[in-house]
Amino acid sequence: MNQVVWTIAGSDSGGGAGIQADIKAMQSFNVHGCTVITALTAQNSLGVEALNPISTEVIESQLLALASDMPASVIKIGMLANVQQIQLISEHLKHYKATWAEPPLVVYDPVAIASSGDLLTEEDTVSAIKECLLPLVDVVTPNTHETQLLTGVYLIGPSAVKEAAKKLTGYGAKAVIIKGGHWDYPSGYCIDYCVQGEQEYWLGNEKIQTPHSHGTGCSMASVIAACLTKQYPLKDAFILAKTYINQGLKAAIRYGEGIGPVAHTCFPTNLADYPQVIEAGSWLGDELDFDCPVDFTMAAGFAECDSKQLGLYAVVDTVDWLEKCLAEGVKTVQLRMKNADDAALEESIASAVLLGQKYDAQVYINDYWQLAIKHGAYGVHLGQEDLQTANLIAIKEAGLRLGVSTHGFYEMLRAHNYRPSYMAFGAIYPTTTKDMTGQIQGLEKLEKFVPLMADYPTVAIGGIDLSRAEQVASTGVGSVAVVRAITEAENYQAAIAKLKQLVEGQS
Ligand SMILES: Cc1ncc(COP(=O)(O)OP(=O)(O)O)c(N)n1
Ligand SMILES: Cc1nc(C(=O)O)sc1CCOP(=O)(O)O
Ligand SMILES: [Mg+2]
Repeated sequence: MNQVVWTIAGSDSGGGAGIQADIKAMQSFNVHGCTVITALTAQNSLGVEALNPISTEVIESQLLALASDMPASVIKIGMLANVQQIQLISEHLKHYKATWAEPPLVVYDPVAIASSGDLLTEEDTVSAIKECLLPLVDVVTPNTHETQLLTGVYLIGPSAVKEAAKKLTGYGAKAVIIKGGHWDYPSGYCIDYCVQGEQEYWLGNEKIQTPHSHGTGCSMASVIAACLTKQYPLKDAFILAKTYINQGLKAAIRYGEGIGPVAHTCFPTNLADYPQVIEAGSWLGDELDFDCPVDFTMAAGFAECDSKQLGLYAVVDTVDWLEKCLAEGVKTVQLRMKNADDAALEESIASAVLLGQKYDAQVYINDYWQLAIKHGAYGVHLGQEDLQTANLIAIKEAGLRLGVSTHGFYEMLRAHNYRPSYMAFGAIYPTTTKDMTGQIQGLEKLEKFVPLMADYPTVAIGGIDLSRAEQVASTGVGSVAVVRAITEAENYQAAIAKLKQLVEGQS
């Protein structure tokens, strides 16, 4: 995908919002921002003094110039000043989506405020947005005020937020992010909501106390657009955009006499700026009345691994392979058996635990946490889907280590809620061992994950072989987990020796 993003929005002469904010936010994420200006506002930190809509002819000439030479992978839309603009832009979007070889994604951040009052209070504007624009929008990002104007739903609590989002998807938007910056529920917190198909995500953090928040809406939508351009899934774009805003609010300063702009900084690298993924069973989840699955047992803070550097980590599906790896000196191993019958499974897990003791190594059991507890394994490895169903309290009380799989920023922060014993990042490269479609992270993201989770032992997995192990290890990740690089090697002993050398620095 190309790295060009367009912003179709109004100019803010004060430099804090609109086109000016969009370009700065896009630049922070290293994508190229192009502009189509819809209105020239005369504004400063004290307010909007004038709004001068650009004619549809001039808007169209900007669109044509860009479309003929610099098509966008994502188009971000902000202030649209009248019905004619909404209609024109919708026509062009429809054409791009129907004819471009790579149809663009559309992120729409509705802008309500104008000098004369409210752009979204005029009946015909709202109707045009609903009828022409929203059916073409992939992600719409209203704040609470804009949500209320577009849907008529007054956001008195989490169920009203969901109801409003449902209305917006009913108008045709594929995904909705409702920003809770103006919403004080629970008191002192800023909660945002995202729904995409069947999936929904809530993020929250304590409100950052600053008056200087001008341009947060435009900037957040622009970061979402930039991250989508870089192929982040929406849930990760949502996390990064909220974090970027938190970071910018903390660094914001005043330039005029009134409200200063949110600061534009860089890709967020400080864990303290990241929001919490809100889940059933957490304090914020209870405040928001989340339904807890039956039998859900929240637990956090699992036994520590003996070392922060887990080194070469062999993931294998038989006891035979487990012993071969242990005999070659691999100290971290996982028994990952799929489709075994009950008797074979229990016998294998019991044998694996004994082998771990014999070779003084750390044996993790994948999925089967009850048998892992029963036979006294060193630890268990669970996936994201297991976190709501496994008895985490039992695992913790039995003193087993807990390793958790993560695929991207959202899952990483979700896993962080449980304070596991180690954090696994995957799939770094494509793999044939398991279907990881849409979840390939690459080295660039791994380089971001590792320092953020520096308090944990970290593991990289997925498609890692002899030719890639060194560059993976150079990210600072403490362990490299492999399946085929060992089990499909021509000479597995030589492969283990070489992998150990690359990952653990031994000769
Ligand atoms: C070290 C390590 N990382 C990730 C995984 C994947 O675990 P999970 O998400 O539970 O998927 P399955 O392995 O059960 O298919 C792992 N096993 N080990
Ligand atoms: C089991 C597994 N889990 C992954 C994840 O990303 O969670 S990738 C993966 C397969 C790793 O196998 P190989 O080393 O043969 O590519
Ligand atoms: Mg599993």
